[in-house]
Amino acid sequence: MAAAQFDRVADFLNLNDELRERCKWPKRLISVTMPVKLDSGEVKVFFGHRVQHHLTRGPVKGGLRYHPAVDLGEVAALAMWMNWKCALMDLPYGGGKGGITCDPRSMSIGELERLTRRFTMEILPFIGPEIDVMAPDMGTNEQTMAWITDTYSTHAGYLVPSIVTGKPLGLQGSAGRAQATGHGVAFLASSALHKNNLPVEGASAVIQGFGNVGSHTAYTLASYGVKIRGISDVQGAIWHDRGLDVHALREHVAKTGTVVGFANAEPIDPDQLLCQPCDVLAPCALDRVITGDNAGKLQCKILAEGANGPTTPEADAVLDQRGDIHVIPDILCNAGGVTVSYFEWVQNFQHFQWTEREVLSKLETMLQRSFEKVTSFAARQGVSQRVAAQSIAIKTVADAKAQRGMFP
Ligand SMILES: NC(=O)C1=CN([C@@H]2O[C@H](COP(=O)(O)OP(=O)(O)OC[C@H]3O[C@@H](n4cnc5c(N)ncnc54)[C@H](OP(=O)(O)O)[C@@H]3O)[C@@H](O)[C@H]2O)C=CC1
Ligand SMILES: O=C(O)CCC(=O)C(=O)O
Repeated sequence: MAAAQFDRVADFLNLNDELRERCKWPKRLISVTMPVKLDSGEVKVFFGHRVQHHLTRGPVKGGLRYHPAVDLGEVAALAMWMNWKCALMDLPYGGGKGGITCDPRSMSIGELERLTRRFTMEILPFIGPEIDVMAPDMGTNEQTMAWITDTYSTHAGYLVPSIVTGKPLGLQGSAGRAQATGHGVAFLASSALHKNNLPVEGASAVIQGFGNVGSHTAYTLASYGVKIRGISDVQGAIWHDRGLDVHALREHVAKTGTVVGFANAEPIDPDQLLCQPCDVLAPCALDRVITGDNAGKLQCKILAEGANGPTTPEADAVLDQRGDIHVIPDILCNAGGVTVSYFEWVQNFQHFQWTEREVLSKLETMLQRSFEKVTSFAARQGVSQRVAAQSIAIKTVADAKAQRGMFP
């Protein structure tokens, strides 16, 4: 998907062959195997990857994912999207992504800690605050980042907080990072509602996923007066026509580990959930969930892509043809996370802590600026929001590569 999207935009931008090749291929692909002792005493070998798409505009930045379906191809695609996301937001970074093929839900905390520390040791020569800075993604969290910080710092001999972002506050994490991605998804959904002359208060939303991104999208939208009608997780989906009480749902999930069984809601088929009438549909879990099969059935006005790669190229063709849904493409919609990661990295170098208010207000200014850039490019050039966002990003990277020149 990422390569097909790149080719389409490279054609649109008329990129010459040399820049095409330089922009398309990742700079480094690092794959490691890690023997880890399980609680049972058995030693299991895990596979992990870190793909550094490029370092042209600064250090590699991007999350680390733990999921059973992780493979090198997926990580490489996510790294390419990360590099466009950083360029679109004008962050001084290249792009990268990491992943370990594992099922974090079935592993103990001790097993996850040993796996994370071993992965950090294996890739130690390739990371650093000015080289490659990881952050949480699907299946990882601030605890994972704390273990990476500790492993790296133990090796350095002093605390190096700028080695990762998305750390706990006590280890110089940033206020606002935990909610940043979902906050940004909700903020941009409200910008898109405004842009399309639709009211925010009283609007309705459906969200796929209730992890970091989905839950904070729900809380922030609810704080704007949006009714969250439907939410799903890996175990199922729930619905309430007049809107779910998302704060009561948070407590239910804390107790049971799933949205399923929430008292004030009806169960609904998770696939059907995506096609229910709503103003905002926010896929905030998996990739490739809006497909050629269901894109024609969507009944939303705004598609806010909280997840990376939720919409397939076949679905894009259907949505372009329909023209009645404002798509906020992933590299813009979920860029709140990496933007506050950038703020965290800057604070770590300054040895200074900003307040949550400062962080979220700077975040909203930067997101709104990129939103306006993308919507006006799309209107001016008569292209989709996705092509507009990717064109701005790929041109930024291509220009930087051209400016740096060619090493003889
Ligand atoms: N964390 C971040 O800052 C950023 C994340 N993203 C992207 O957002 C997406 C979600 O990441 P994040 O929230 O961090 O991940 P989490 O691991 O915190 O949450 C993932 C959520 O997806 C749910 N899920 C998994 N499979 C399904 C399914 N088949 N149907 C419905 N829900 C499902 C999980 O359910 P359950 O709880 O039951 O396991 C969980 O609620 C990913 O694409 C990620 O790359 C993008 C930018 C930044
Ligand atoms: O915060 C970061 O550095 C990266 C977040 C991420 O992985 C993403 O935006 O997909």
